Amino acid sequence: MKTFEGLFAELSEKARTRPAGSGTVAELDAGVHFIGKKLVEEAAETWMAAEFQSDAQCAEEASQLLYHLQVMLIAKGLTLDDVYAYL
Ligand SMILES: N=c1c2ncn([C@@H]3O[C@H](COP(=O)(O)OP(=O)(O)OP(=O)(O)O)[C@@H](O)[C@H]3O)c2ncn1[C@@H]1O[C@H](COP(=O)(O)O)[C@@H](O)[C@H]1O
Repeated sequence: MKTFEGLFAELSEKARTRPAGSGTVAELDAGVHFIGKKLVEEAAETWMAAEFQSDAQCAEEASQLLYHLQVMLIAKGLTLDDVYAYL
């Protein structure tokens, strides 16, 4: 099963090697404003799923929220340690 740290390493590698067909590369190229909108969209979908949908749907939306958060961090050149420093 994929982990938070494992996904971040995978996405960082995609950003570095820029493989064709990568949605992550496309999202990084679209920029911070675009990524921010995806982040807010998935946050709202996670909230709505928590209130009105199943636990599984909530977990799925949460996974997408974490994905877009990681893409945002990579777009900004931040590492997980930069974030963990504030936990
Ligand atoms: N975990 C994810 C992931 N979660 C969400 N997403 C993206 O976020 C979108 C959210 O899906 P939704 O259908 O909810 O959103 P939507 O707004 O209806 O869809 P769109 O119209 O925006 O495409 C998906 O279409 C994906 O583009 C993800 N894209 C990639 N990953 C993982 O990231 C890794 C690298 O992916 P690539 O860069 O594409 O190779 C792989 O391990 C993938 O599994």
